[in-house]
Amino acid sequence: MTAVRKPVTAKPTGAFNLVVAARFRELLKLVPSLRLKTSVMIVTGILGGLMEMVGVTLLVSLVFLLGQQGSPSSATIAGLPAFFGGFEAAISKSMLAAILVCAIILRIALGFTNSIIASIVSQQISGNIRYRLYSKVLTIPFQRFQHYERSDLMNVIATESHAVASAHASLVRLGINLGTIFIFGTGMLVMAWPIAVLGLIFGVIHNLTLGLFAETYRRIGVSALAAMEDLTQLTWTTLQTLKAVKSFGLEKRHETIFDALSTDAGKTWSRSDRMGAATSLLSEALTFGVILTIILSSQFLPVDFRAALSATILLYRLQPYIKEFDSQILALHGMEASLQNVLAIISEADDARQVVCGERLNQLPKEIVFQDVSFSYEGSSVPAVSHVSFAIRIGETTALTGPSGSGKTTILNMLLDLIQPSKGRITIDGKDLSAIERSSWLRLLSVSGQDVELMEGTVLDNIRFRREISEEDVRRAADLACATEFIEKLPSGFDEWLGDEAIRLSGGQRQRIGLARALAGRPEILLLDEATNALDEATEARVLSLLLREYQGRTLVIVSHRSSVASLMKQQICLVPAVV
Ligand SMILES: Nc1ncnc2c1ncn2[C@@H]1O[C@H](COP(=O)(O)OP(=O)(O)OP(=O)(O)O)[C@@H](O)[C@H]1O
Repeated sequence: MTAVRKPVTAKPTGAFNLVVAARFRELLKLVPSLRLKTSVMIVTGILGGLMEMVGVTLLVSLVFLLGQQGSPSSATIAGLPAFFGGFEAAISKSMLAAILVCAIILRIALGFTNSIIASIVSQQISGNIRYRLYSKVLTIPFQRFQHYERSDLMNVIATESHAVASAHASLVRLGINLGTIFIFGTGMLVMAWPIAVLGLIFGVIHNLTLGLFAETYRRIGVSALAAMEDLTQLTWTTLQTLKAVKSFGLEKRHETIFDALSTDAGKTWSRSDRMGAATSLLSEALTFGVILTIILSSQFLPVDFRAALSATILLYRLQPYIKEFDSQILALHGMEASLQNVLAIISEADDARQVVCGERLNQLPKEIVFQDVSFSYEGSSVPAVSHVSFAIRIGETTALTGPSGSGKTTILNMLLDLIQPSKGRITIDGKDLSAIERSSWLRLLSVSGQDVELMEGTVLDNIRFRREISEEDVRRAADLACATEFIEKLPSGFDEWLGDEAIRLSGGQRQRIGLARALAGRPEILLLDEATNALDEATEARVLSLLLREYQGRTLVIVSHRSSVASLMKQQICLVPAVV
């Protein structure tokens, strides 16, 4: 299997802040139904910021007021910061305290509402994206699926799908931060414009300085993802090939490779942590610098002391928002590789055969005809099947023979509609297979091959394979496949747990379970691709004789290299390898 998924390269993706706009558009396309919730989150977040500003300003005034010796408790407030200047004559101490408490409570309530909606939205997005990725794997053309590494797909579905939710959360936080920065900035401007100007300069320097880290963040994101993929892939292949690893005595080598990859991954993550700490330090240092500047220059600033104090506290409280604004942009840069992977899979085109309805097959056809059919796999210069013409008569037995690589499995895959001819036509009673409703065609067929894809579950689960098949039909199919004789010897019989690879079963036993699975649905057309080649001669002969009896008057297509098997079939079609 070749990985066609392009590794995300470290090419620049645009200016530091512009990445956000691009991501925002892509994300809204992915989660269009969440616009209302997204807007509510941004609005509640900004209102929370507004309440914080109100709280800070009123607190400063209250502290000043309480500090006024001998003033009556109901004294009106003279000299609230200019921002609240309009209320000067009307607000009493107790009213001020009440408004302050309300602002604090409202801020807490808004914060709580915001986190609840954020958590619901995050779950919805992750769930939605996971589902879409999983569905996409099921609906992309089989050939496209074969081009992906299965370990990569597992990684994207299980882990990287969260990147979309994280990116959405980052974008919402960016909206909230921007709104809050604007509100705080306006408040500071009204109260003490020189401090607001200093704050603005600080914000711009902060943004530009952190912008220098953006590319590094993106590269770290790419490396972290690559490291994770390498680790998953090695683990996956080790599990898949453990027998070979052990029989070649390669355990130590695999351990060493894993250790090296794991160390690399660890280094990437520590680099990311160090970058996070460095950017945070830089941000703190810049804030400290600007506050120090205000303190040192306060006596020269044309601002009322109380207003200056409120504005400075606001600036101090503003710093986390500015810091978060910039770090969310950096986080988006770090997430870009994961996002691109998710987007690449989601944007794969669906298999045309699954979206096109076609004409329903209401009765058993009489003939399947291959007319001058050729097929080339993507990226292959030699056709797998070249100008092949033959007919399979329904109700008869047919053997497909030919040397290895002559295209027998490819032909069965075309019959199963997993792939479609590159040239020529396959017709069913004269109608193009591509114009027939896929499900009504597949209902007639069943296939069993030499490698049986067993799933984690019991023998019964594996024969049923998530279909509505009665236990009676399962047992009948097992009898036909000569599988009952060994299944009943298993400690729990049909309820025996096989595990994902059924390693306790022999190759021949696995093939018989695969055969029983194909037979359980009582298909009209049974396709066997070297499905009995792991059985001993006597068992194979018994299986074939039972199948021939069962399929008398029905359609059996057998791919086999054994002439003894092929000769049992009424018709024989011999393929020759394609020449270029
Ligand atoms: N997924 C694929 N991508 C690219 N080439 C493929 C793919 N599957 C098969 N091929 C190529 O297509 C040709 C036909 O393969 P196919 O499996 O159909 O042959 P076969 O007659 O069934 O072989 P065998 O008897 O060894 O099972 C071979 O050259 C093979 O390398």
